Amino acid sequence: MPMKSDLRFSLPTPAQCGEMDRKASETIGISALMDRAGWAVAQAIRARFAPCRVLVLCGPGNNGGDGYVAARYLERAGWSVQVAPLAPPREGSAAFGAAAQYRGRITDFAPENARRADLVIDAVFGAGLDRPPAPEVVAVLSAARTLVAIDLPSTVNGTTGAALVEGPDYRMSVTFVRPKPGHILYPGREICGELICADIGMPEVCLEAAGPTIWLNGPGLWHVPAMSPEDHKYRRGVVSICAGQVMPGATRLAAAGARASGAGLVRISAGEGAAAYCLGAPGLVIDDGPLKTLLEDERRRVWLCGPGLTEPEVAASLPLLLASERIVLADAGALGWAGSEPEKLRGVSVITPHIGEFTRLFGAPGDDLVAAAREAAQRIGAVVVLKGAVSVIVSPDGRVALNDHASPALATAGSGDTLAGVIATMLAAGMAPWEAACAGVWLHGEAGMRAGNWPIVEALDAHLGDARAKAIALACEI
Ligand SMILES: NC(=O)C1=CN([C@@H]2O[C@H](COP(=O)(O)OP(=O)(O)OC[C@H]3O[C@@H](n4cnc5c(N)ncnc54)[C@H](OP(=O)(O)O)[C@@H]3O)[C@@H](O)[C@H]2O)[C@@H](O)CC1
Ligand SMILES: [K+]
Repeated sequence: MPMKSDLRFSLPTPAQCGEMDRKASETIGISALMDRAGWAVAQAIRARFAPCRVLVLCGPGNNGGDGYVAARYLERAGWSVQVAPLAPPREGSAAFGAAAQYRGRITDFAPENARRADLVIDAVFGAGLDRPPAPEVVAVLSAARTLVAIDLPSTVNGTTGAALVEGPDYRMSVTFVRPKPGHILYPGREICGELICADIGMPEVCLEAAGPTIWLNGPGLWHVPAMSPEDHKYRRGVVSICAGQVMPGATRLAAAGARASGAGLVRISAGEGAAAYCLGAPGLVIDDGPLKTLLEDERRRVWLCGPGLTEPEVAASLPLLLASERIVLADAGALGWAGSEPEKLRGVSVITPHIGEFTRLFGAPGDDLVAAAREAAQRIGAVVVLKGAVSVIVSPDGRVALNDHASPALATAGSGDTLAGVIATMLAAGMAPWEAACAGVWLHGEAGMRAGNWPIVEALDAHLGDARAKAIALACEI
């Protein structure tokens, strides 16, 4: 498990936020937190908008309570404010107290009022949203010209990022303590607009008590080995790649990604197809012997199987690798070979499917990518890297990292082969599978960001070494 010091990477789910709130009510008290939350919302708005007519839509729970506080602070700053309650807060609740302290104007929860306002603050539902909001609520939100959400848009599932109904996009969302998974995962990420996360002084013990299991991927959550004067190629790690005879490009891209991210040695097991790999890249070692013989070398622990392989080629290699208990990363052709029987992949350490490959293996993931990837990881006992605009990296023990450190530049053919090579290098460097996968995805994303506009996939390689150096430096700073 990530350690307590890693809480800064945590992405608590709304259910875990409920736990955090319960713990907070025993210590600092919800009213104090609510006051800071509403104040943070008012400050974020004042920093980004000129004074204007504001309508605050307040629901019956604590999200509504934050809304009353924000209304009070904006009014105190001289803004023209009205509050439209959907329903009154429960008597005796913190939100009830916040509503009582707001002495300004109240109006109807109606589309025409939203239309008249310059800025509408959505404090209807936040972490407590557990079912689609009623059409009347959506109609009022949709009438707004400019929308700011407190915590979460009232249409977005904070756990999955799914839109519970079709609704409007927001200019900004102000959340507290830590972002929630729904702020990071699509489509929630897009609906939220600019995301501000305010520190409201939540005691760390409360966040710890929430027991988060989802993390935002980044250096410090894992540590990539640095260069050392005692390094030699075997210590840095050997990556072995199964090569096919028909599609050498994918294998070569994976090999290049592995080398560029710091593998000590990359060997391609090409069998009878060795001639196709011998040209160029003189630093690569090409083996033409039978796989069985190559597996006698115990230093060759980490194997990449799948990029550029046909199904018969996977059938001739993957079972042998598994039988010899190697650390195997399965991608591309290896996933196709398993078809809709993912159990055939039992024994591999990491798989790296995109959504299409994932669907063929495990069925369509539906709205909850994290739950689907978790189930898949448990089913085959391997780390699952579900690749996408936000990649989901799941360990069979339930740990999840969401990676938004990426660039659309990576959406090009061959990018997945490079990624597989990078993750294999992290495995060969001795990292545990989930950490290696998280690191590989981050480094790949960083290289994509550095590679400029519309890079060809080969251009990523030039940036992987600097990406690794940056990851090492950032992890040291933390
Ligand atoms: N964690 C933190 O650090 C802090 C969190 N804070 C804030 O607390 C917020 C969470 O508050 P919360 O737990 O009271 O939930 P909230 O979102 O107000 O909704 C609950 C109410 O809505 C109702 N309801 C739900 N869905 C519905 C629907 N579709 N249609 C109709 N009704 C629906 C539900 O009704 P019920 O299900 O009980 O019938 C209940 O009455 C959080 O988002 C943040 O803003 C800060 O104040 C302090 C620090
Ligand atoms: K909200």
